[in-house]
Amino acid sequence: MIQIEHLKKVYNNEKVLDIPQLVIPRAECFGLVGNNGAGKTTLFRLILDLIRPSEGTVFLEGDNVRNTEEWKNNVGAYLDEHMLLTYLTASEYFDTLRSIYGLSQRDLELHLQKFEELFNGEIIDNAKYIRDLSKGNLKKVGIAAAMLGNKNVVILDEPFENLDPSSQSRLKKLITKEKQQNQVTYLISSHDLVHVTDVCNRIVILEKGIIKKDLNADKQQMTEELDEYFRV
Ligand SMILES: Nc1ncnc2c1ncn2[C@@H]1O[C@H](COP(=O)(O)OP(=O)(O)OP(=O)(O)O)[C@@H](O)[C@H]1O
Repeated sequence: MIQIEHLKKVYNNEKVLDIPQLVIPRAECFGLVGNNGAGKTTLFRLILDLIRPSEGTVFLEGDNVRNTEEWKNNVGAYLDEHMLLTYLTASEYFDTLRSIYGLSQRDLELHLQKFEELFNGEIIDNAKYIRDLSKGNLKKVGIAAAMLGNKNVVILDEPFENLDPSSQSRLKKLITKEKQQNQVTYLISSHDLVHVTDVCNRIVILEKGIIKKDLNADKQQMTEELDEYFRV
């Protein structure tokens, strides 16, 4: 469970995030939507303790993320390419993570098998360094890396961005299957309202750092509420 209490982030006297309380239960697929600058990435960075809150606390399974380290073993994330070792090939990178996480070759093979369709033959055994991959393929490496190692929580910032339409569908299928098979909590931000309603059972709308709507209904109803909210 992720619990957020009185969380605020201020940059240059401007409040960019202000969330009095937010609870994300285990195994929820939590979608985060909002226009540019709404605070989605800031929220993810605060949850991951990559930046300091101006006020407030994030608890992961009861641990304050600022004061403990253990939770890091259970959380995978891909926010942007700065999280990758781009001077490695994808295969070298996955093998490096495998050894950091203490997984066997077989564990890694089984994990990468799940990504076979999504990778479309372009990632594994590709001699290119990660930094030279296309934007979409780079994203696929980041997503597969975030999901490696039996994580309880996986945080993905804009996972559908830069993916071709087939890859977007494959990724949705993969996330849907994973969440059914394992009790993983997914936090997914997206500008694509169709994709986010396809995979998430709850969707929060952020605007200027404030939660405007917290939708937890069937897909049809969430789609209608999102359409109405974002209609110009
Ligand atoms: N290091 C920083 N210094 C100053 N302002 C920042 C910094 N990081 C983020 N901000 C500001 O915080 C606000 C929220 O940014 P954030 O990146 O979280 O939004 P977002 O919802 O992820 O946007 P997008 O959809 O465009 O990716 C923006 O106004 C942004 O300019």
